[in-house]
Amino acid sequence: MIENLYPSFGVLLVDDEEAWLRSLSMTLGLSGGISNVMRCSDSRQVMGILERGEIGLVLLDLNMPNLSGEELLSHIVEQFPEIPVIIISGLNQVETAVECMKRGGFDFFVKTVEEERLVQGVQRAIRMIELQRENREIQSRFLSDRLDHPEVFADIVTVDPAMRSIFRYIEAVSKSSQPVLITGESGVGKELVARTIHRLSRHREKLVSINVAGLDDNVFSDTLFGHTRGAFTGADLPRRGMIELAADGTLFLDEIGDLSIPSQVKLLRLLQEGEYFPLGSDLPKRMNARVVVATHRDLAGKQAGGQFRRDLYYRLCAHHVHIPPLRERPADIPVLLEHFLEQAANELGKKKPTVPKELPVLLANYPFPGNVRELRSMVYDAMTLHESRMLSMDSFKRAMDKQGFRPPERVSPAGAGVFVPSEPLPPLHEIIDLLVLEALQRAGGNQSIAARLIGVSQPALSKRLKKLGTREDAE
Ligand SMILES: Nc1ncnc2c1ncn2[C@@H]1O[C@H](COP(=O)(O)OP(=O)(O)OP(=O)(O)O)[C@@H](O)[C@H]1O
Repeated sequence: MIENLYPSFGVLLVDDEEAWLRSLSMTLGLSGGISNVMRCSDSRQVMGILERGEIGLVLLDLNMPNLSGEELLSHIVEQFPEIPVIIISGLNQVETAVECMKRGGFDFFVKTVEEERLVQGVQRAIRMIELQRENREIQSRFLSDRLDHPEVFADIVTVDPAMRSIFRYIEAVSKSSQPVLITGESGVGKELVARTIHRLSRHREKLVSINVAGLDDNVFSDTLFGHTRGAFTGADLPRRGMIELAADGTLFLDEIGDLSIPSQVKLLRLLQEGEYFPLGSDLPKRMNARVVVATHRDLAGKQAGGQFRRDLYYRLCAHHVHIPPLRERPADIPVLLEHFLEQAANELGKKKPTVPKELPVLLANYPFPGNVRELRSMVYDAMTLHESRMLSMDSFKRAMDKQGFRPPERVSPAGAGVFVPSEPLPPLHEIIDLLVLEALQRAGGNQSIAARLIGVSQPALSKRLKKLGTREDAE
């Protein structure tokens, strides 16, 4: 197994005392989970190491022969301003350390200080660097509109530009070790997105999902942290918690908006310290998994109302993916309809039916309170009952009826209000061209769906498009 190094960039420790370097790198690994550490005992070699581009953070002792820490700091600040430097000084050098801070040092610690504070300082610096790097990555992706791994998103069927932006954001934050919060109404595809984040991350080993809604605090702790034998009455055997089972993978906590306040406190501590205690144990264990959480609740509102801890909310939303409801991405409806029809036909061993041209229009008018899950189950219900060549709209109408939805009397793509009475009517060919282009846009460029939306055959639509192209060329 290849070791999953944390963080993704190197942390360089510089000191002439080999023994101290060894002890510090062990402490960073054991208490801070920081494993991507390099050591250098000759200050003259540091600039050469930084040239190689693997280092993101430097811990620098002030007191060294040859090139002193102070001199080295000036070189690093000048040539590698993006690399923060944490100064480690002796008790008698505090004034020099303060001077170093003025010259661009990121933080400073006295060498004899308790190790815990030093480890926390390094963790803080790592978190800041990660967020800065991710912000840069997000900016560059938004400008370029490119996906490095389009294949990972294949399960998420969409033609919506907002969803494409979400994909780019997901790619940008996928390598981070910070938590990701996924929000959106029920059935929009939050779990699907969580799986995608997992596949893209460097925590690829395992995805462990837990629905935390309705878990009381004891069950939550036992599920996540596990217990030792005899931890409580009935604990006859030790149990490994889900954090341990997730190992280097992803821990997905669904319905996080329904977590009890005492469990929220425990989750916050886990995220802050990266450590937890199995019930009945005094020995802390380290969490190596990446945490992804999801909810259909309005967490900001819950936080304002005091039902969700503010500190946990801010900790969780460092990376926030919000998936819009299906009614806000209408172009996805016909594409998803096609996708689920194909899927259902394959699973049920039936031929894919012909879709009545009114169906996409009926669906486009429906608000889909249950989002994609609702559309999927409508299609599967219809396909289960389906027998003839043409798909019946009855089961769709029944499902909408159950939700209290009344379709408009006349379902027509060209509704009232298209023409302004005071203005002359446009020529027929212009109306047809506009209709064809609108359908094509709503179908995300898919000609067969566009043809169905306006009730013509695909060859007829394609002929029209060719004509349109020739006319535009001639103009
Ligand atoms: N864009 C999509 N493409 C294909 N299938 C989708 C898409 N979005 C959602 N689905 C499907 O819809 C169903 C519901 O998705 P999912 O369980 O991810 O929703 P959710 O937001 O997690 O719901 P809940 O809040 O109720 O847990 C699943 O069968 C999923 O595969």
